[in-house]
Amino acid sequence: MLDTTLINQPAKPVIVALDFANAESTLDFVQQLNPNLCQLKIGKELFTATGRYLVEQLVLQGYRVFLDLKYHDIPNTVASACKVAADMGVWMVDMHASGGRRMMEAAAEAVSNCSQPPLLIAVTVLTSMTQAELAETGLNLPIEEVVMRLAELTRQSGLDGVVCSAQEASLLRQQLGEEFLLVTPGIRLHDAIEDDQRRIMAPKAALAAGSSYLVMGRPITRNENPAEVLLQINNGLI
Ligand SMILES: O=c1ccn([C@@H]2O[C@H](COP(=O)(O)O)[C@@H](O)[C@H]2O)c(=O)[nH]1
Repeated sequence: MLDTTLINQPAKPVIVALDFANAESTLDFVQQLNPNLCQLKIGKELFTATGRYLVEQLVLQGYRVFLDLKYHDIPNTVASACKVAADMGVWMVDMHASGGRRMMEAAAEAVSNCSQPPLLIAVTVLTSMTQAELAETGLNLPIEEVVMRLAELTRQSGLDGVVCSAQEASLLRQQLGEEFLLVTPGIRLHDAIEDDQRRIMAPKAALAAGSSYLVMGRPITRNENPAEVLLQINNGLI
């Protein structure tokens, strides 16, 4: 049964990345949370394992769900996929900005007539990437410049925001204004535990730099008390 009391509550700063292998362990974990604490993200691993079933379960529980499948394909394919995502009731969907203007415009057009269009955002440069790794792909420009160019292209294409590192948030906030969403993974409670992330920042600093939403997986899902960490972030303590 859809919990309609939660639908009009303002979104919280954290989007918890549910990087689990199956529905059972995900639902076990989610029992420790509630939709007033955070939003949820379903990415490639969990979606591949569970498909739309789990997305719809979590939407029915009253959660805003970010479907993080990072679409990157020809315009028609991405637009059609975004429409299906909208039908599932997701709150946010993403694609790679490097798919280009026509791809992003087609996606925006495809969801524009939906009764509840999801927020559409585009990944700039993955937060796991370093300057040297970006250069290996043939892009010999400073990361901030690539992120800025892709963010500007995303805005011009009619999307709601970008995925970037919090390290680029203050620059993008200055250039792109207050309304444009900056969704920032690579958030770490302690500098020493970066895992595979490379462009990281702490929650409080990221929000101060202009992040709209913090995407946090392991620092929450591997914590002994996930709800307590979320409360501390919501109260501006960490
Ligand atoms: O540039 C990006 C884009 C997406 N992600 C996703 O965010 C989470 C981060 O998880 P952590 O455990 O907090 O590192 C994960 O689901 C990624 O797929 C990203 O990290 N960087």
